[in-house]
Amino acid sequence: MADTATESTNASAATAAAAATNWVQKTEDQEISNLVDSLAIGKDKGSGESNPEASGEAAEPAAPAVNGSAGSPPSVAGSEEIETVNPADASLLMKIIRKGLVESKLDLEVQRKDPSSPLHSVKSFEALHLKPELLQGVYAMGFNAPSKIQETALPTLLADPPQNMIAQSQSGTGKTAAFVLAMLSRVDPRKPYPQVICLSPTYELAIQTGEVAAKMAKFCKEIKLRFAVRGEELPKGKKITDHIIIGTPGKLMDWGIKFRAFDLRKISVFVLDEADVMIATQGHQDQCIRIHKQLSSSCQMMFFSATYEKEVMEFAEYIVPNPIIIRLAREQESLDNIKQYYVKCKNQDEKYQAISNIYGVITVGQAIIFCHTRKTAGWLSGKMTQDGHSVAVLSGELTVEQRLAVLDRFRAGLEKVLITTNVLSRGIDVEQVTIVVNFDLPMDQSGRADCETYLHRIGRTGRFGKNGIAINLVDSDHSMEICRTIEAHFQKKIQLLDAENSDEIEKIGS
Ligand SMILES: Nc1ncnc2c1ncn2[C@@H]1O[C@H](COP(=O)(O)OP(=O)(O)OP(=O)(O)O)[C@@H](O)[C@H]1O
Repeated sequence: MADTATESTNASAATAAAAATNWVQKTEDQEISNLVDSLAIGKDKGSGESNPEASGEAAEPAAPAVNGSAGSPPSVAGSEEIETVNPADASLLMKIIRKGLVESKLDLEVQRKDPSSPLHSVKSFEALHLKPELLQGVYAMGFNAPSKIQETALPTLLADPPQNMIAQSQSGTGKTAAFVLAMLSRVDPRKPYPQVICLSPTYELAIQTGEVAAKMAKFCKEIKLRFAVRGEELPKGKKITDHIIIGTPGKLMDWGIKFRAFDLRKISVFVLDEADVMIATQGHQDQCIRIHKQLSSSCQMMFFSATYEKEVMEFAEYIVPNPIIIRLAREQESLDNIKQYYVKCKNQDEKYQAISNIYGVITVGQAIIFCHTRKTAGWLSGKMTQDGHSVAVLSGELTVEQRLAVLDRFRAGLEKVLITTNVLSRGIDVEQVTIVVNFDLPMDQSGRADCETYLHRIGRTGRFGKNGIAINLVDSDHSMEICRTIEAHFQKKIQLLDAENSDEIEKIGS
């Protein structure tokens, strides 16, 4: 009897505890969703993953189809939708295709919330007084001197007492290397538990960061790294003894909060990488906030982003109290060396004819042609191939590996023409591209001119400042209006291209 009574007391205590936990959980959920709402993050990004742990395959919001045409190939699912860039895929692609550090001529901007905190910069890795094995690892990676952002970020990230940091600079400027170095130097390998966690938006991005960490820690054999990503499982009740965990928010939340496989309060460094991609990925910001809530107030927070939009900064300021903020503005593309034209066409077939004519008059190096939809891209590549051109197609249905293969071939000059959708709106710095054709003019989801995308497609930075040609194919009043809006926005003439000025083009193109 007594046993039964105890059991039932235990059972009702357990029910009460469960109810209380549910209640706490509900309140927390509410609190977090209110916070997420008030930060207005993750709204209308059009890039959410349905499964937050998924690899970030392109999620394409429904949009009205454009450019249907007679004689087009049968529609593949999703091929008539305007393709959008998936930030996680774009970021991964950039990381992989980049050959080395992206240098910038612009000045670093530093903002200190606490003016009493020390700030200095270094010109060498020795000046950071790293552990010798770590310094050896840095040199073994071929880094001779800190990059511009590292010069200022590293002394702050390594300072004692630890300083919180928000750092923003474009992809390729050395952010990952900076925080990985800080993570490795903060670990005490004698303590057999996680001390550092690094959150990345996707499986692939986490693996990329882990690879950098493993390379840099090559001579620090006693430091143990672990990935918290899909496919990695923990035996029930297992406690993690590795020092650094790099993973996606969902998995890290499971391990840290649900399974209590490590103690989040013992984390001394919290890194949030690719924050702009993170908040563009549905569900991730709440998970980051949940993890963040469990950390101790002495935990050093490091927050990195390639962009500096309002939502990113609001999220940053929530996650990172009293930060030092460093910013390296992006070198802006310009249209200065670009001759811009438009060609009037009646329909898609005439647009194709225009491209054929352009090929007739220009000695083209390599060309990129932008279309709105996969369907148009597929149709165009079929026609061009039939006419004997060697063309490559890069669109949203390809995996990241396939995209890389296409880009590699194009860079190697194996194909002269790359036909793509918006999956490639920025950042492919192929020096030999002399001509960019907008088969469809860039517009946003509401059909308005998308001037920023136009600039990213056509413009060049100082590094690739050679002459170029942009040709816009205009086949309706609406696309003419977009063309005019773009012209007015940049205050750069977009000339009509017809038989009369084709000679001029020939001169530029050769
Ligand atoms: N100090 C350095 N000297 C030489 N190369 C460096 C240095 N720091 C980083 N690199 C190299 O430059 C490239 C870009 O660095 P890193 O990945 O750290 O930049 P990032 O700003 O984090 O870019 P992303 O946002 O895409 O991750 C990498 O190939 C890296 O190995």
